[in-house]
Amino acid sequence: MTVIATESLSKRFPRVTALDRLTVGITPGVTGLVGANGAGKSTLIKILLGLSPASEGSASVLGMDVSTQGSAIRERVGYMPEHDCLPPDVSATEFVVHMARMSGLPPTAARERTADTLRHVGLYEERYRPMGGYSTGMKQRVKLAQALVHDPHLVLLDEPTNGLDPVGRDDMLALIRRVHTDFGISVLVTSHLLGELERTCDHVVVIDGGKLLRSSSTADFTQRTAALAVEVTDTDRHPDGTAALRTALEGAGVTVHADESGAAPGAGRLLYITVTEDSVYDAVRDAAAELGLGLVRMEQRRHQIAEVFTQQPHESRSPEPGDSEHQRPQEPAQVRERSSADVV
Ligand SMILES: Nc1ncnc2c1ncn2[C@@H]1O[C@H](COP(=O)(O)OP(=O)(O)OP(=O)(O)O)[C@@H](O)[C@H]1O
Repeated sequence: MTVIATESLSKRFPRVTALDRLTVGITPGVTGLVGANGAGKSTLIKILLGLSPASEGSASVLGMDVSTQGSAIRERVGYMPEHDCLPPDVSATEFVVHMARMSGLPPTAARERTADTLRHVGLYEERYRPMGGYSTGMKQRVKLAQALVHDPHLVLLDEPTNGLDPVGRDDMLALIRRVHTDFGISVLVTSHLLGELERTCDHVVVIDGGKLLRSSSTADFTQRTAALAVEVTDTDRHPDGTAALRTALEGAGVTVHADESGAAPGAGRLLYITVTEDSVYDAVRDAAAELGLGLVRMEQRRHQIAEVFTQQPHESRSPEPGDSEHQRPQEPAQVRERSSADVV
């Protein structure tokens, strides 16, 4: 069963191809849609809501055709836009009640659902204050509340963590996860931060320059590798414990690589050991014990979603005359740079 399906979907603006023959199927659960700024995420969401026509191809949401059933889709789908869209002089309660009424709820149900939804997003105490005085995190919560108030089957969240500090981001991601676990609502959430989606989503779709780069379950993205990461302490006898362990293991016939990328915190102290058989774990433990080194870390390494950008060749769209800086799709490397601190 798919909640969203697109078939060779394209959207061309006069100077930019925002979506380029995108074919993807999204199943129930929490799905992340990741891509650099300009990759085509917001354009896809607008087409899925029936707000913007595709140039070519087709798409359906909850089994309904986006080109002919836009209003029926919007009855069953919640949408949290990326941009700031909250009137500063009204309270969260007034705004969310209004949005609930616009979605067709009768007055009493709209007020009750508003109170429940604002409580769910953690805004109950402040619900009568004008939103102009809200923090960015509070505003994002109101935007989430209005997307949920009419009890949709699916919500489309466009960059919900934008502008939030790390704690605010974690809170918002936990809230998004609960939208699915507590209410069974499917979620499509966009982000340019790969690490966020790795933690929150069951499935991740990566697009770049309007094209599909990869669509996989998060578990497939982050599957275990054959490498074991090991970190040891230094001692008076072995001032460079890492080097001593490496020499001992290589002497025992174990293949060892140091992490010279500098990408991970403390990377210089990590040894990556190829696990060919279970006895390698014993060899590491015994070598550290014989040298008198403390074993700080011994963990099976997992792939990180960011690696998708380093593994796959990138087909870049050539900039066209007249492209502004905003219109030009950015290289996936920029996703990697932004996300590396977040992912590791
Ligand atoms: N109405 C429009 N007219 C012309 N070009 C547009 C229009 N809307 C989007 N674009 C262009 O289409 C491309 C995709 O934009 P889109 O907003 O979908 O990207 P995005 O992945 O959501 O990035 P961001 O997070 O920065 O919004 C960009 O090059 C953008 O400049």
